[in-house]
Amino acid sequence: MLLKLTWEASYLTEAILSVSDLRSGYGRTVICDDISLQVPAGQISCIIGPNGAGKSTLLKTIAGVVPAIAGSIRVSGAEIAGLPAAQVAGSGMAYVPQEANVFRALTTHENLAMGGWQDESRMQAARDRIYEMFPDLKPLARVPAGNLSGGQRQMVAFGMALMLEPKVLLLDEPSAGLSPLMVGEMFETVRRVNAEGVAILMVEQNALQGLKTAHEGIVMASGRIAMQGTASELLNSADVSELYLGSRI
Ligand SMILES: Nc1ncnc2c1ncn2[C@@H]1O[C@H](COP(=O)(O)OP(=O)(O)OP(=O)(O)O)[C@@H](O)[C@H]1O
Repeated sequence: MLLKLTWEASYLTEAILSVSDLRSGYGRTVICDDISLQVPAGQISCIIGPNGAGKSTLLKTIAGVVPAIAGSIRVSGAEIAGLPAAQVAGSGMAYVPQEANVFRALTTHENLAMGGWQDESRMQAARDRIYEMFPDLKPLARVPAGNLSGGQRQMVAFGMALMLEPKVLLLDEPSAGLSPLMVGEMFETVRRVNAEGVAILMVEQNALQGLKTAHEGIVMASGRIAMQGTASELLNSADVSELYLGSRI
């Protein structure tokens, strides 16, 4: 009985994404180094840190867009470091970049179709599921993405990434460029996607809202992890509060 409980507990906290000793950069310039982090299944982790800390570079490296120089990236235990981005997409991980994350000339409906490469009937079933998850998208099905608001476009980008039913989603600054009202809705969308069982690793400039939405937090500075812990530990940290949350405790 004890064995079973222990097994169940370790299953519940299993890391869906596990990064160890990762180094990456551009050409000969190393930007991220010595990065080790884990995203447990079904949880939200939020990376915060100052401009230029290497947050987006780290996410791009995990997504396979920037090549890893050294280290390991595992999704559900399978090594993906060194695989091209297209193969990484088949590993159960999806990536929503900060910019150019939808085809502006295509409608919502067509964009969602671009997110999945299954056969027609599976693609339609996946698209119906996205409309169920984001009912606000349904009336926008025939509208070109270029004519949508920033928040609506972000929802289409999430939908595209979810078409292949990933276990983990990488989000680069999902609140960037949104109005304060839309920012709240976007974080609500992140929670909703997570409630469907999708683990999330997101980079956020909006450190307060990002950490409030997340279970775990990671602080990056100068290409390295400066601090990591539960989101509430970071929210209650005097250093984090002073440097990133815009207030002193
Ligand atoms: N394509 C690139 N080629 C060369 N250097 C780059 C490239 N993209 C980013 N960098 C450099 O890498 C460093 C980290 O940038 P990165 O965008 O990863 O930081 P960030 O923490 O996401 O910053 P921000 O919060 O401002 O978006 C910066 O010095 C940046 O100039």
